[in-house]
Amino acid sequence: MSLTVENLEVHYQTTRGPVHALDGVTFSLADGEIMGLVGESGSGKTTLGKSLIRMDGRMRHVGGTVTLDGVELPIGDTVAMNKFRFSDVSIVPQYAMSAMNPTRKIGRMVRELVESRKIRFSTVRDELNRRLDLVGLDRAVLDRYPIELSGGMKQRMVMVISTLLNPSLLIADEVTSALDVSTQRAVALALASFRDHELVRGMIVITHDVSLVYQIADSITVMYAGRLAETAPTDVMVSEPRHPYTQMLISSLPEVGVRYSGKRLTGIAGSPPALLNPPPGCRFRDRCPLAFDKCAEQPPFVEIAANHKVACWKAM
Ligand SMILES: Nc1ncnc2c1ncn2[C@@H]1O[C@H](COP(=O)(O)OP(=O)(O)OP(=O)(O)O)[C@@H](O)[C@H]1O
Repeated sequence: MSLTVENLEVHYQTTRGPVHALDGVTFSLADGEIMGLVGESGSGKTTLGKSLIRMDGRMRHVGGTVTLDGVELPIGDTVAMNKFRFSDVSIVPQYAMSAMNPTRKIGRMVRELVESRKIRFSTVRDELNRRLDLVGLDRAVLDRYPIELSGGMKQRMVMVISTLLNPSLLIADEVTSALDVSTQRAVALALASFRDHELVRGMIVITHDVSLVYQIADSITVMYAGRLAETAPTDVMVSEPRHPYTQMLISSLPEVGVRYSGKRLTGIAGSPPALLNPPPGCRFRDRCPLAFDKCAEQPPFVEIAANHKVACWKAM
């Protein structure tokens, strides 16, 4: 698998004008890589995930390309993308737990989905069973209605369904956020096991939760206000973050084993700029403790070490 996203620009059409949700996003994913995509609410993570599989009616592909396994995806054309969905690129959507049809038994729903792709259910039956075993679900779930499953069971079921046709790329959007901590861990490990068993060849895990991606991701990419702020291998990002926003994000994480009775966790003061008319220059500069004159110009996203890129004048 190889994924290359170059200069991707996606807007939302609104009555007040276009919202610049993705503004020149460039990254690549290597074969077998799990990339964690983090950033605060509204930074564009879900928009990026949706752009790679199914744009909603208000989204417009304004510029840039997405190339998966050497083929440029027709991301702006929902009908043409049909051919690629589930079989080449698949998603476990945000709120996946409520995405299942409540009036269908789960087995029937899977059968209908597979047959809608012109594939005979009998040909995937054994693989379905194997994957249920892999995520720790009893095969009897196929005979149950979604309402009869717990949140974590539903989430794992959606993961099995989304990957049944062996997509090269899987996008997992906030798959653990509605779950309790121990279920979160089980779901995160199930995700990683799909990659380890080569059922998918690359994964983008979208989350607010940096500690989750720290557990399972090979690399972390940080978004800020529609742009990429930094990308690096996970251990580098955690030990040597270079963008001031990433530094603040990492330092606000609780350390495992440390008691916080005497120490207060801090957030990052202020909020990102509106994306309706984003200001020129670095979008973090109003909140940045290191901001200086040069930040009125947009910093390029440049490689400062192997596989480590950052968009900050102070980091170059
Ligand atoms: N349907 C829409 N119409 C107009 N603007 C939208 C729409 N959906 C999202 N946006 C805007 O696009 C930007 C990116 O939103 P997006 O949902 O991708 O962010 P996110 O990082 O995934 O946030 P969250 O973590 O809260 O899901 C935000 O400024 C948001 O307000």
